[in-house]
Amino acid sequence: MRCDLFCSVVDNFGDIGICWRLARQLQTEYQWQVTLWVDDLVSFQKICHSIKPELRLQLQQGVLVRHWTDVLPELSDADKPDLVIEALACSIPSAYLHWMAAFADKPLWLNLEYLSAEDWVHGCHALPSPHPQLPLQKYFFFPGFTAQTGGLLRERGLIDRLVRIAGSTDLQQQFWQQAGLTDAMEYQQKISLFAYSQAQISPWLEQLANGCQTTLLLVPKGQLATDLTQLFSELNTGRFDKKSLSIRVLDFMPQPMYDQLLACCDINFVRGEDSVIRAHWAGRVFIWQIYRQEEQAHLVKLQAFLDKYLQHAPAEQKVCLEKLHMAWNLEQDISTEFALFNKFREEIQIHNKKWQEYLIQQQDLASNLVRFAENKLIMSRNFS
Ligand SMILES: Cc1cn([C@H]2C[C@H](O)[C@@H](COP(=O)(O)OP(=O)(O)O[C@H]3O[C@@H](C)[C@H](O)[C@@H](O)[C@H]3O)O2)c(=O)[nH]c1=O
Repeated sequence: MRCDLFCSVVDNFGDIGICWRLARQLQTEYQWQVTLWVDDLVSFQKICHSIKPELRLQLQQGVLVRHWTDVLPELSDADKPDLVIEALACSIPSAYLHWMAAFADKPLWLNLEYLSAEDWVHGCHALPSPHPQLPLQKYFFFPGFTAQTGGLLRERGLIDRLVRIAGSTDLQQQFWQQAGLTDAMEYQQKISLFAYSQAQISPWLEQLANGCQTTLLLVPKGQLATDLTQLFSELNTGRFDKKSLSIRVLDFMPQPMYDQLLACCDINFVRGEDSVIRAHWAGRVFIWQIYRQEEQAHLVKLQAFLDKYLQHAPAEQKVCLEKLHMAWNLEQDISTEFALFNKFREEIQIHNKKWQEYLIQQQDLASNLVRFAENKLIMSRNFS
């Protein structure tokens, strides 16, 4: 199978994060030949350090990466893929669509949508949509948390690898060494903090500084790290210490290493669409800041997620997690909610394990996508 996967980096790292993960999985687990078209190689390089932004074409971990610019390369019949994936609301160039439409045996065209826990997704997943002018039709493919959706990205063997790390001090020590955080094991709790801006973060940091446990707080470079540097100028050096709290600013890690970080931390603050799912697989407790949308549409999506995630959680934990998530997403002070969350941490961890077990009973996104594509292609070839 040959697949062209189109990715436009709108902002942040979710678009490329998801596409890169999917591309590698299709290649390594299904031996598909994947060409990943990406319009921003500089962002890509942050999560895959070997990317060379100046190259038009490069092979990375078995995936052909093509810099997607306004000028389309010459395409011949030999370049025809079996499947074209238009990821996360990007638009395939019209010249490319005309090229696809000219084949008698047309490639299958999928629109990989954004993640949502809302129930309307069930009715839209896998629906066809004819192109208004060209003899082409695309299918909507929705990721999601239920068996009526396309599922979630989850590589083969991932959970076992993460469970091994989470259960082994030796592996954790190795990870911290590799990450250049040689003193990490000395801290009683480690928190990864990947979030958008947080206007009222100071009281919570103060709470951690005055806590009876020592805390290592790890913040990747970006807006939040810049905001924290405004609060604590010492962070310019990459480190700020106050009583029980030590804050470190980290360079972005390659994706597999970020997975390990999540498995080695006690609490993970995650954001957007991809890191939140990685936090699920890492099995530690997490707090999610959803990507903001106009007219607060994201809060509806957040509530839909919380409803599913907490459906079988004990009432007190449900209230605690809902309040904490709402406060964090509204950029309010979370210190009261966080104190309660810490009190329930073990129980929440147990609940998360059950939620994870429910999710891993379902097929993952790549296998659903492969099955869907193969069935559709077999059907269309039998009929033509
Ligand atoms: C912090 C860190 C992240 N990552 C990866 C994990 C993810 O693949 C990616 C971050 O993506 P997300 O978690 O989705 O958060 P994000 O905020 O960067 O991306 C967002 O982009 C918007 C355009 C989308 O619409 C949002 O839904 C969202 O996906 O970066 C690393 O590989 N190394 C790191 O050190």
